[in-house]
Amino acid sequence: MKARSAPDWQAYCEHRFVRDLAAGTLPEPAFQHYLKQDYLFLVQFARAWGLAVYKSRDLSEIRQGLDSLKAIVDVEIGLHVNYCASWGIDEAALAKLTASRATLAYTRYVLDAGMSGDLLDLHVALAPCIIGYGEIAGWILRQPFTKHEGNPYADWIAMYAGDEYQGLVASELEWLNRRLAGVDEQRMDQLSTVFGDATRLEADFWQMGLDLA
Ligand SMILES: Cc1ncc(CN)c(N)n1
Repeated sequence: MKARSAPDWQAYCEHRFVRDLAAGTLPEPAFQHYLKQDYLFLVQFARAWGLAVYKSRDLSEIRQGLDSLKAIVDVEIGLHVNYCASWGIDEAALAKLTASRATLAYTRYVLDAGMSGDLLDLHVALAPCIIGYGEIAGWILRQPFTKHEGNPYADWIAMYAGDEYQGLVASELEWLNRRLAGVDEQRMDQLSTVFGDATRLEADFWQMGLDLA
């Protein structure tokens, strides 16, 4: 699916927002805007994993959805809350933020893919989010222009490059590759469209941070 969406995948993973974040030159208002919107995004994505639990057919799928839901609620959102607290924004203020169009478009797209389709549709719609950030963190660590010492975004990079997040990526990849091995060409086309749409919505999310839109 990544190969079928190659230009969009690259535009997402190597977006200027990512490059500037890696170099530590991303303007703080762009990161703040992104991170506040990402808080709203993660709340909706926690719901999407709740939907994955509902759409599960057996206990192992329920556990997988539950683990991902807990990772968002216990780990990922925690990073956002800590960054925002350091800027004087508490959780109550975060919950009152207005969602940007990019946030609404992406989160509602994924929830709709899951509600109108089955568990595989939902996982494919979530894949650019989970797998993409895992790849992006690895890519950042390998770039010669990445600022490792004194980068204001080091905590963000460390979380997505860390073992806990990379472990989630590996188990998601394993599950997806196993399920996709059994689908026919027509279904693969359908799913690739969902994957490509979600990838482009991810790139729009970075752009929203740069545009402060
Ligand atoms: C928009 C977006 N995409 C992906 C992730 C990583 N789970 C995130 N936190 N935010």
